[in-house]
Amino acid sequence: MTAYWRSIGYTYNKFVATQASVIRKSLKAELVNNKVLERSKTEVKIIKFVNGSAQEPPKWPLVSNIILKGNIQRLPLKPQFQINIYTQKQKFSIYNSLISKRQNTFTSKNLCNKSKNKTAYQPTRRFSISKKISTNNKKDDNEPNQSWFNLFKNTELNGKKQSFNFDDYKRLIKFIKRERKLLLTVILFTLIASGGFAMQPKITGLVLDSVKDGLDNNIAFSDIRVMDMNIFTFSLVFTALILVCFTSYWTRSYLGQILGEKVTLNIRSKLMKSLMYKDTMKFYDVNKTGDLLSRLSADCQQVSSGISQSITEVLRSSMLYCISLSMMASINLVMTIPVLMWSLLYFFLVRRYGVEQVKVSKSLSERLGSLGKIAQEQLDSIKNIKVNNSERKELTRYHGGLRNLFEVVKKRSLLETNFNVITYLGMDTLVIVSLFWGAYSILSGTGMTIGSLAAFLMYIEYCSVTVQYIGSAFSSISKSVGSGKRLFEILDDDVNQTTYKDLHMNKLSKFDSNKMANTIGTGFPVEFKNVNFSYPLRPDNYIFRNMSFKVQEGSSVCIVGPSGKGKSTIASLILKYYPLNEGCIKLNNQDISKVSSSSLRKNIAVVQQIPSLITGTIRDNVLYGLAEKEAREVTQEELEDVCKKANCHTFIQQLPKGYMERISGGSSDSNSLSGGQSQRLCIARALMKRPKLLVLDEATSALDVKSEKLVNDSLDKLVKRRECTIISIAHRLSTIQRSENVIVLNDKGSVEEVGPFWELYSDDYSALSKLLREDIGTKKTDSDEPINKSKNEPQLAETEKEGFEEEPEAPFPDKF
Ligand SMILES: Nc1ncnc2c1ncn2[C@@H]1O[C@H](COP(=O)(O)OP(=O)(O)OP(=O)(O)O)[C@@H](O)[C@H]1O
Repeated sequence: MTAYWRSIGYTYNKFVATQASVIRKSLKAELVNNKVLERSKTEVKIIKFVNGSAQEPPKWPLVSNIILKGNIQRLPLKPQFQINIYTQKQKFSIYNSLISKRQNTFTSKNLCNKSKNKTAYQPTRRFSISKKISTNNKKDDNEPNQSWFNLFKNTELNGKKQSFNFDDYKRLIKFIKRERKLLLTVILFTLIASGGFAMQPKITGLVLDSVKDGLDNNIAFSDIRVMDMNIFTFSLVFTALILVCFTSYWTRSYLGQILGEKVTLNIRSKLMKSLMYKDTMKFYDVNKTGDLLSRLSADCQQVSSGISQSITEVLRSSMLYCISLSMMASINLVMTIPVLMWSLLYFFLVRRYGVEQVKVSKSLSERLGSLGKIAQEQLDSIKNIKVNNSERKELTRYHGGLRNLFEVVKKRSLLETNFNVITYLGMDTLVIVSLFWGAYSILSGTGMTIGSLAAFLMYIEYCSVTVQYIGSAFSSISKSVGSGKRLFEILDDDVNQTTYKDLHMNKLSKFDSNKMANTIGTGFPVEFKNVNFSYPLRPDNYIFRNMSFKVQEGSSVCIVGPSGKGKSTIASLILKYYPLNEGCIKLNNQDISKVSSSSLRKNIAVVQQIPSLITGTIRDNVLYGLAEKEAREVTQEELEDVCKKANCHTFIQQLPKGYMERISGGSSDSNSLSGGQSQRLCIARALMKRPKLLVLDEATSALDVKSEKLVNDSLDKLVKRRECTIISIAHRLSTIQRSENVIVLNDKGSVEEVGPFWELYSDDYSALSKLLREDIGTKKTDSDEPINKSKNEPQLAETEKEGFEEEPEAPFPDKF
């Protein structure tokens, strides 16, 4: 290929798998280096952008999203650009050469000199690639405000290169936008307070000079005049000034804190919205709960204080500093020069310190996040730890995290101590120099008075304090930029937020639950068509290859297969938790990738193997799948009917407050119900939703035989009326045999066999029989229920006749 290097190389390690998947998905089979990409499981990859050559006109589709180290760059590649992903072998040499030439790579001279194909892309100025790309790209509000150059500037090489970026800070400032009025009020009072305080040394100096004058000229105290005012009148004016200052200071401090808290709330709410609306599970696979909690708490707090308190602090201190400096200059210009020089040197130090602070702060947040993740994992599985006597092991692990954290804390303490000591040393030196210089000036009669020297020294103190405040405000800002980067990682991962965003932008249509005109009212037909899928975390590990099957509307089908071969993944894909690599899934004859997730999920109910409940009453839990308005309209009778179907009415009645009994959220470990009870509540919740498709992922695994039979009978009735399609994922023979059809998955990630249960079961050579013998380990003779050919129909009838005392057979509610 005769193409040229056009752009950058950079490393990334965290999101490499995701990126590779996104790129491969976008370029599909047409990517020239697809094989290379398939093979490479590298930690470090180089991406280069080249312009397509005349001999090889590019024919690739646009690459819409490339995730770069947590930042999303929407990069509609122009046709002349192509992505190459280099192999492990090639990458280090390329990488090294890129790093050494990095600065040069971006100069227009370099780019133009290297370009032989003048008709192709012609950069005319520095960083023109980024310009070109951004002008071709309609700017999105959610898009990070980063040019390619900024991105390059901030490239992290194993976390070593990171700098304070004003773009990031500008982005942080946007968080305060909603509180503009409050901010302006705080600024106003800050200015009043600072102005008043700045006048105090000057006034003190004047009073001292007047007193000295009175002493020298033998004037009575009551006759002393300051600023053409009697000393008593002057003291009243001075007191009034101090009162105004303190009132303003109080107002500014109080409102400043309220502002900080409001900003924290706003940020948290924005983050939570972003977390709630993430459309796919990809983000949650990468980012674990403990870490996200740390971002929601510590990082939000840091960002808030960085942007709200620091703004007012910087403003107050800068104003006080400027007034102090000009007052000092008016007293003695020459003596002010060292103060000014020291301040300049100090600001240079602050800047350097800020860069270090960003690094340390981000690393601190990350380590705190990891520690939170470990703690969360450990507390979540406390029973598991105890049963395995692993307390010591887990403590060691936690201590490892603590040690990691301590390393960074030590670094930060050293940095802060050095900085503080340098500050004090510098300012105290200035005070001593000024004191002696001033004393010399007074005695040599150069116009300096005791009062003005006192005022000068007080102003040095002011300068010292304000410069320090500015330093610590800058440090807080730097920390907040570090924490902000972690927040942006959450906000920027919104590429898949189809639920509200794409729907509003009319990119996706609404799922039509009545599409099949002649079979309205039945369950949905489901079709998997040549589905290829690998999880974003493991893009090279294909779970499905050319997986195809159909499920008739209103039928029940059971998916069986060896463990870990993708049965639960089918449920995740139907719910659009992950995008497909290739192929399509049709539900009710609509490609689910083209419809919004929320409208799709409204019609589907899923019962997972591990039940998950919410904090609230039993009633809240059963109605959780309904919209608020629908939930309010459900009568107690309807609620009880559904609970009877799910065989949970009896145990609910036995609870002290029945349906109004409060339970905690989470799994059965934490919600004060048994596993079976929690599972039955989840089944009731699913039935309450009146789904057109019900997915049961080992949904009855925690139930005893009797309860399972009752629940299955209820589900069978649904199928009999064809009002709901049921896809069960099961290992138990009793569940498998109740399904009309069985889909057997094989080891290769596709369908091995499909057919009516009895047909497959009675054939000793069928994959199902083999699986039951070998994998599931259930023999035909030792199943939990005897099986006979006419099982489905007659047995159901028998169960109906039998009835169960505790759960009398109630007529099915109309809605089913
Ligand atoms: N979020 C994920 N990221 C990466 N790989 C995953 C993820 N979830 C599951 N897998 C992998 O996908 C494969 C299929 O998992 P799945 O849970 O669908 O299997 P299964 O057939 O339901 O297993 P079982 O019968 O044991 O419940 C497994 O190899 C698993 O390790």
